[in-house]
Amino acid sequence: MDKEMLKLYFIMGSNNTGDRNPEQVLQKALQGGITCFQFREKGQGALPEEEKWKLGRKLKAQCAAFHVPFIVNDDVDMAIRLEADGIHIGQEDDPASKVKERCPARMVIGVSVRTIEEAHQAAADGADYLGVGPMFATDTKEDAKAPVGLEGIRRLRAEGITLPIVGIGGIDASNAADIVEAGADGVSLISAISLADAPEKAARELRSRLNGPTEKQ
Ligand SMILES: Cc1ncsc1CCOP(=O)(O)O
Ligand SMILES: C=C1C=NC(C(F)(F)F)=NC1=N
Ligand SMILES: [Mg+2]
Repeated sequence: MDKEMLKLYFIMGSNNTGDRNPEQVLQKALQGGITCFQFREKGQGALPEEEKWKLGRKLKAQCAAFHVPFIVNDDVDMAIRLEADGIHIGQEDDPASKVKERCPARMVIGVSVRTIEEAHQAAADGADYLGVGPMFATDTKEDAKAPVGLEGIRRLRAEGITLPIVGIGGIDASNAADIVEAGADGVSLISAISLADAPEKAARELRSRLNGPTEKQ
């Protein structure tokens, strides 16, 4: 897996956009330079199955037009049947080893982790990348646990975790660079783009913060 794809990893479901059309928000985010997208239709106000599939197909086609990987959250069947580029699973889902057996080899498998033990287990199970968080306070995920902060990433690297990592939770332009500085390969976020007045501009700003002062803009 090319860890460059994790640089600016946008996550969204239809219930993360306020009253805006999720397809329009994704289009702007793609134009603004997101490097990966995860369809996460979950929680309060999530679409019923039929609408979820319809929206998933549309969002996948939008990502394909930009050659941006399309990842599905939780739903392994949907990921396989939509021919997604990957699946993202959490601690309450089947282990990555079991999911890997069901998925075509070309699909990446991401795992949410919060502790060192979870990170080592996910690596042993064959995860391709880790979503570490929540980094900071967030009200986007209803059952988010206490934030682990930048220290959460530093500790994983100190423990010898070498898998690609994205930080997630409460990330925006003000703290995105700190996440990479702490040892992550990129940032993953929902509301900093999905609720932005101008999602394209928000994505572009985040990209410029993540390119670091040394790289040319
Ligand atoms: C899905 C998820 N997992 C940990 S925090 C979170 C929500 C991130 O949303 P936001 O970027 O709006 O804080
Ligand atoms: C709960 C989650 C934690 N991390 C990630 C990702 F950023 F993709 F790694 N996605 C999720 N849905
Ligand atoms: Mg899950």
